[in-house]
Amino acid sequence: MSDFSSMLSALKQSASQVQSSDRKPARKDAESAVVPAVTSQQPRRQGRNKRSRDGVDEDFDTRVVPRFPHMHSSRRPRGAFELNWLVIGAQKAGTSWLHAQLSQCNCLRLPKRKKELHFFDWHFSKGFDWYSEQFGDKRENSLTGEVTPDYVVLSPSMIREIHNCFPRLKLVFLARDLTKRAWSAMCMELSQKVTGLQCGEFSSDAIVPQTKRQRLDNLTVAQRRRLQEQSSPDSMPDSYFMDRLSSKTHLSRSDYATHLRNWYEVFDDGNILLVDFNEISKPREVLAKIATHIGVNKDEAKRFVGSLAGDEVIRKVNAGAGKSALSERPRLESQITDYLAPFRSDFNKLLVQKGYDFAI
Ligand SMILES: Nc1ncnc2c1ncn2[C@@H]1O[C@H](COP(=O)(O)OS(=O)(=O)O)[C@@H](OP(=O)(O)O)[C@H]1O
Repeated sequence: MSDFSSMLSALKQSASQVQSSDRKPARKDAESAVVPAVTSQQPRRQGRNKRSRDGVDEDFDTRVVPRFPHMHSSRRPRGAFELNWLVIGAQKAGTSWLHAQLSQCNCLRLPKRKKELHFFDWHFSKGFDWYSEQFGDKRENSLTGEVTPDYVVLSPSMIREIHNCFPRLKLVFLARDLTKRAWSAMCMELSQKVTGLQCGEFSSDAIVPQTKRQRLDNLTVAQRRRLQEQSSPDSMPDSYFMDRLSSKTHLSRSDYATHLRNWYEVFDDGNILLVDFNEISKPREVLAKIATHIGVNKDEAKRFVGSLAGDEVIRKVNAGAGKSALSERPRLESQITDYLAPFRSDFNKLLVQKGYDFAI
């Protein structure tokens, strides 16, 4: 076998392992305890619990349960470290765009090196000193925060822990149409799977084995092109996507309301801002709203949005490369939409209850 064929067969094997592990029976954990009842036609929760090197889980799913519960109280921030705001989701809802814009606000202090720190799900054992070091220098009165869209699915106990440490924390959640969000997420997952990375590995250098990175770096142009063809959503049948949609990874991230209720349990309503993804089309207005919510004073917020370059602020960030439009597959689109309907109606109920005038 050529290097390329052996690599492809290893990748296919790893993809099938990911899929089959999704079908394990539901686990009774903190997360599943808060799931609303659903009918047999509706999404069901499933669990899996795969661990890799250094105790870091290899997929998103198990990260919703804190791995070091006994360390929580001893890991509270010491000294002056204060976290002021977090963007907690949703995954594939314009969070990279929001990060890019907020990074240009002089009053805000964001991570020095990358967008998502994943402290409260992956790196909590490293402690608050580590977390604090990830941010840039503190300017006077700057407000510290970061954008990790997976935080919304944190377990209730971790959310309580965050509240204990930072009771005045301001939270932002971008809510995107569930069907478009899921399609975007499944296409991203497909391309990662075919390139040999497990879900989530792409975003953390720390947990991607060096050998795997080197192997990807060393691919020839032709090999790279063939891998890209393999990861095209067009090469996958509708059943592939419906199967993936029923995995815990995608169900969990589609169930906005259940997870947000966990945050509302401990944080005041006024600390949580839910934002309609469609508002990104009026970028300056939505950015001024978000900036003032997280504590930037009105004049500064005005200065900040006024300083953003016209072309840059409307440019899509992290757009799904090579992803075909779901509207070209109307049957699949309506299947996904029907499947996610209970989550949509539950979230729309939450929006009404919290006084919002938009729906998804
Ligand atoms: N300005 C603007 N207007 C409209 N849409 C935008 C914009 N910026 C980003 N996007 C879309 O947001 C999707 C990526 O979301 P995230 O950055 O949150 O993804 S991630 O969770 O960080 O991977 C991704 O969606 P898809 O293209 O459907 O995949 C981006 O295209």
